[in-house]
Amino acid sequence: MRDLIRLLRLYAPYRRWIAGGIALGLVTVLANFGLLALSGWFLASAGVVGLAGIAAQNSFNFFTPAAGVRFFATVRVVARYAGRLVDHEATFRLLAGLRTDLYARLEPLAPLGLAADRGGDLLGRLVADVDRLGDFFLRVVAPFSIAAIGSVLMALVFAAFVPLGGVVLLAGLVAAGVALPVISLRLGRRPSGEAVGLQSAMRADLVDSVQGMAELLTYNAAPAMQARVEGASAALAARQGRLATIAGIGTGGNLLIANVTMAAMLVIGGRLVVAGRLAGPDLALLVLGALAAFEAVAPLAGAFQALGGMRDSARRVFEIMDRPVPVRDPACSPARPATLGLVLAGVRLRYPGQAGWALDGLDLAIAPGERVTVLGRSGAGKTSLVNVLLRFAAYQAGSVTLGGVALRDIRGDDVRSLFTLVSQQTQMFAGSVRDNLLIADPAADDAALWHALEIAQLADFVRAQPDGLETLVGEAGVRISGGEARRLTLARAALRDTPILILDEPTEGLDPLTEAAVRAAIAAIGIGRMVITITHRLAGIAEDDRVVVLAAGRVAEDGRFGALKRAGGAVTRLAALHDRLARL
Ligand SMILES: Nc1ncnc2c1ncn2[C@@H]1O[C@H](COP(=O)(O)OP(=O)(O)OP(=O)(O)O)[C@@H](O)[C@H]1O
Repeated sequence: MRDLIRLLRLYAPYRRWIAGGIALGLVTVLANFGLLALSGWFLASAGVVGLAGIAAQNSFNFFTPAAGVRFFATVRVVARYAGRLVDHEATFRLLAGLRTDLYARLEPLAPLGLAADRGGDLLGRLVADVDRLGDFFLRVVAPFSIAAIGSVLMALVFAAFVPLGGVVLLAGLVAAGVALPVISLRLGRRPSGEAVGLQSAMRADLVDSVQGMAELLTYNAAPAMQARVEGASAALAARQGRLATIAGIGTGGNLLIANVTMAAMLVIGGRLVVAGRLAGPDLALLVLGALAAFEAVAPLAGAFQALGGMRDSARRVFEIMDRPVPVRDPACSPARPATLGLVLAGVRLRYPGQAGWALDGLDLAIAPGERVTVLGRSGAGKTSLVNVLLRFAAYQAGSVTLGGVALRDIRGDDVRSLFTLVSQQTQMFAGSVRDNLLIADPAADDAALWHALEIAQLADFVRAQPDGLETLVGEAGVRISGGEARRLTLARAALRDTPILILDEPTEGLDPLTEAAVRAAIAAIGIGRMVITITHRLAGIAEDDRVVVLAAGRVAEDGRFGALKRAGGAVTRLAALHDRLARL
């Protein structure tokens, strides 16, 4: 319920549209009620007058009620049309606002705050759940408001004729509009909650299986995945079938209550007509008016049922919105320092929910323009160092300064504008070579793109393609080779003129020739920048290159490669292993 109240608050900026939509919906319902009640009265009166003889026929005013019927009929059509326009406008405005708001909350969570989420599930929250919440006004708020106000007004009209009639109508409307839907809601609560869960799991499985299709086919695991999706689909269909049965019973029950109320009105009004306390045509007004009144509560069964799914969707969307961001930004950044040396002193970083420190007292200073290779075994803290530098992770102790300014005092976006990161898993976007390059610099012209491709040693390859810069790389770069994709990410890096370049395993998994090309590209891109290269391997490290070895989250060795190789530590052991492997 708290989530739904919060959802209601999101509509505050659109309250005029909402009030307009509800008012028009109410006018539609009341016009329908007026149309049927007046038509009933008019037809019955005309019948009575017809039997009463020529004098009565001459004195009966046919024109006013006939004009009234036309009036109600016209108002009903116009109000329904205008109501739809206003309702949808309010819905689209909320949808646009909610989706951009959710995306804006998602962005600061990435990458660490979303590490445990499945891509398909996030997509479901961003698309299906937000869509469902967009219907909250159309399917819940408007029907409830219109039913509540309309029912009271119509019962008052009835009470003006026959007080008991007003009470019976209101009771019938409450039974059909509230009691019946509440019962069906209770019956539908479990299948509806299960359906939302199944739908989201199935979506996540489908996204996984499309993304990992090659892997599934290689391991012949596609049939198992297919069976899993089919199982979820069958379970979902079963829940939806149950919900449809409940909805059908609800609709039938609604019709039954409407007819019982009509019959009750006939009995109550009929007795008064017999007693001479009610005019005959008024009885037709009450009976047909009662039937029309139920139009106001007809959407409530659907509204109650939609409420269950909406509550689940609201919970899932707000869960993302409420997630604490891994790193809090200051309101604004100080001026960019003139020189950008990096100093880390006693940095300790522990990821949420983890017992151990990923960085445990890290001391490291890197001068502007310096080139450093960071070595370390798996889990030593190399990626954590990058996470701290790019302000993806908040460290708990120690200090990090960039050009003498505390990293914590600089907004994440401003910090990241000083860095270019080329990682092993750099994302290729489905699109052309040009699209993938323009991410780094949307204003770059063709000459700049070709220059970047030359630096990355990829220009010849792109030139040889029939479509040149428009060559499609496919989803995640599947239409080009791993080495080409790596050089394309380097070309992207070459376009981005930042003072610091971080390379995470830049040559991992490449053949020797491609590796040599990539190394040449890196050397060209790194000119004039601070370059931090993270690797497990010694290949390509020169004797006088600076090497930093991380172990258990702190610096274990720091010096020139040649000196460390002779020092008898981790680099010596790694170099010996490297030599042995090279000799094999
Ligand atoms: N997002 C995370 N959440 C929780 N713990 C994490 C997370 N990322 C890393 N860790 C933990 O922090 C420690 C350091 O990991 P880190 O990724 O920095 O190592 P690494 O040196 O980059 O390893 P590799 O060479 O395998 O990439 C490890 O114990 C790891 O399990």
